[in-house]
Amino acid sequence: MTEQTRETCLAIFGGSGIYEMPGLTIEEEREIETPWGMPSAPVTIGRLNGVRVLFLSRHGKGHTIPPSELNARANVAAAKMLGATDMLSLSACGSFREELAPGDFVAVDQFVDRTKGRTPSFFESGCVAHVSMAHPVCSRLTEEAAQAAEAAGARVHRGGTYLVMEGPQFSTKAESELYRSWGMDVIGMTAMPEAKLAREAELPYAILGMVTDYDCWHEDEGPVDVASVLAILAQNRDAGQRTVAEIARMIGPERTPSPDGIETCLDFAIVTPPEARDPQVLRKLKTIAGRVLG
Ligand SMILES: CSC[C@H]1O[C@H](OP(=O)(O)O)[C@H](O)[C@@H]1O
Ligand SMILES: Nc1ncnc2[nH]cnc12
Repeated sequence: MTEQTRETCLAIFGGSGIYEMPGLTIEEEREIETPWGMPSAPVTIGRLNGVRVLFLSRHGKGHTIPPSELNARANVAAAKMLGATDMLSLSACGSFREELAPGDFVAVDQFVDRTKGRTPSFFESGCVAHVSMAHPVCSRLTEEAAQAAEAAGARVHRGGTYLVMEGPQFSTKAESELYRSWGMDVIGMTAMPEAKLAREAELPYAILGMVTDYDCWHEDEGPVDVASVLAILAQNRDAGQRTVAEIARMIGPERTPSPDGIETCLDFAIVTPPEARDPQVLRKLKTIAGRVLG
C-alpha cells in the first residue's frame, strides 16, 4: 500500500430477502456495541474475492425489525467502528416508472426523505454539524456497483431518485400518484437516515435498488403486497449476491479515496467550536468522527 491507498473494507447492508452472503469466507461473527446501541444483528466479517467484507442483515436475523425501528445509527456506527471504508446497500423498492420493471436494479443517485420521527444524525446538542447531502452517494462506488450488477446478469438503470417513506404500511394510491407526479423513480422505507449517517461518518455510500413491484399506481398490476415482493426477491437474490462478489473483485483490496471528497466532508461541517463541545457527546462521536475529533 502507498500513502495514498489503504485496505478496502466493504460494508454490505442486506435488506429484505438478503440475509446472508454466500461465498464470503467467514472469519468472525462480531457482536459490537456502539454508543448508540447494538446494530440489527452481529456483523459477519470475512473475505470475498480477496477483499475484507462486513455483512449486516439490516432487518436482523429472521427479519424481526421493521423499517421505523431500525437503529440506523448503531448499524452505520458498527460498520465504521469495524473499519469500513465503503458501504453498499441492497434494498428492495417499488417502481414509479414503466421501464423500471420488477427484477431490474436501479443505481440510485438521489433521495427524497419523507421519513418522520427517525433520528437522522449522530450529532446532537453539545456538538453540531451540517454535512452536505447535495450529492448523497459516492459516484465511483455507485458506478462500480452498477457495473458489478451488470456483470452479475442484472438489467441496471443508472441514476434514479429513491423516495424514502416511513411505512411500514405501503402507500395509498393518491400518495403513489403524488410521488410519480414529483418525478420520483423508486420508493422504499430504509435508505434514510442510513445514507445521511454514512455521510456523517465519512463513508462513501452506494445503494442498489432491487425493483420488486409497481407500488400501486399501475393500471395493469395489482397493488404491491409482501408476497409478491418476496417472490421477486427470491428470483433476484442470486443476482444481488453475485453483484457483491463482483464489486469486491472489481474494487480489489487496495483503494484510493473517493473522488467526491466524502472521507473529508467533516473538515468544515462542525459548527460548535472546540471549547463549547460537550465532552460526553464527543466521547460518542469519536467512534465515527475520530479523524476530526481526535
Ligand atoms: C418487504 S417489503 C418492504 C421492505 O422492503 C424494503 O426493505 P429493504 O430496504 O430492507 O430491502 C423496504 O424499504 C421495506 O423495508
Ligand atoms: N412499493 C414499495 N413501497 C415501499 N417499500 C417497498 N419495498 C418494496 N416495494 C416497496
